[in-house]
Amino acid sequence: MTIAHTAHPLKVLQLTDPHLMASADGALLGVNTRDSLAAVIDEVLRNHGQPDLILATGDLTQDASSEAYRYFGEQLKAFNCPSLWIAGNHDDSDLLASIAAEFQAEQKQLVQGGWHFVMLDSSVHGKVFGELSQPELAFLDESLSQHPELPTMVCLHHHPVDIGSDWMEKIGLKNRDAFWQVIDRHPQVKIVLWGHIHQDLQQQRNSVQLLATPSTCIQFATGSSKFAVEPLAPGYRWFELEASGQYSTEVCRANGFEFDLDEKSTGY
Ligand SMILES: Nc1ncnc2c1ncn2[C@@H]1O[C@@H]2COP(=O)(O)O[C@H]2[C@H]1O
Repeated sequence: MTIAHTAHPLKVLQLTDPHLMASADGALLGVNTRDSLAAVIDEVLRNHGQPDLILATGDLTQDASSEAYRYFGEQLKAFNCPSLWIAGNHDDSDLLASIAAEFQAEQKQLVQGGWHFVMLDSSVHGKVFGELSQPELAFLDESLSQHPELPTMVCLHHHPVDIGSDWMEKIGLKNRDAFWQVIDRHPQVKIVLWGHIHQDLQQQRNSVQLLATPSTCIQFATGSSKFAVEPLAPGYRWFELEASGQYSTEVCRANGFEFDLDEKSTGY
C-alpha cells in the first residue's frame, strides 16, 4: 500500500461502465464505446487536466475479452497516475484482475492524499445483479478497521440503495443490508461510489454521501420504471479531496461528442 500526504487536494477521476469490446467497431445501442471513451478522456484533459488517481468502477468491458481490458489500460496512459479497477456484471473478475496487474491497477485498497480508498468486487459470475461475498465483506470490515482516522471512499459496481427505477431494483446489490451493517460500524466512511446505473445520482445516507456517475458510453433514463436510454453525452466524475475530509465533486460530460443512440431500444 502506498502512503502519500500532499498539501493540495487530491484530484480523483472516476471512469465507469466503458463497455469496451475486442473489436474496434464495438458499439452499444449504436454508440461506439471506444470513441465515446476517447471523447471522455479528451474532455477530462481539456476541462480538468491530469488527475492524481483514477477509479474505474466496473463494466470495463462488454465482452470480457483480454483485448478490451488491455485497450482500456492503454487508453489510461493518457493520464500519468495510478488507477484502481473493479469488476461489474459484464466483466470476468479473474481476467480483469490479471490484466489489471499488468497495469498496476489491481490493488484493493490504497491510502493517498490522506484518504483511504477501498475497492470491492460485487460481481457475481453469470448474473446481472451484484452481491458481496463473505470474504469481500470481511475484507471491507478489516480494511476499514485499519484506518479509522482516515476519510474513506468505498467503491463498488452495483447500487446499494433504491434509485427509483423499478427495472434496476432487481439488478442492484442483493445483500445491501450486510454491506450497510459494515459501513455503519465505521464512521470515517464519507463517500460510497458506484457505476452500473449509467446516470448521475446523489443521495445522502446518515453521514455518507452516495454517488453514481454517467457511463463513458450510453445513459439510462433517470426514474424510468422500465429499461430506457436517453441521449445524454458520455461523462465522468471528478473529485477534489482534502486530507481534512472536506471534498468537492462534479459530473462533466463530453457534450461535443456526436452519436446516434438507438433510443427505441428495450434492452441489450
Ligand atoms: N430490458 C431489460 N430489462 C432488464 N434488464 C436489462 C434489460 N436490458 C438489459 N438489461 C440488463 O440490465 C443491465 C444494466 O446495465 P448493464 O450495462 O450492466 O447491462 C444491462 C443488462 O444486463
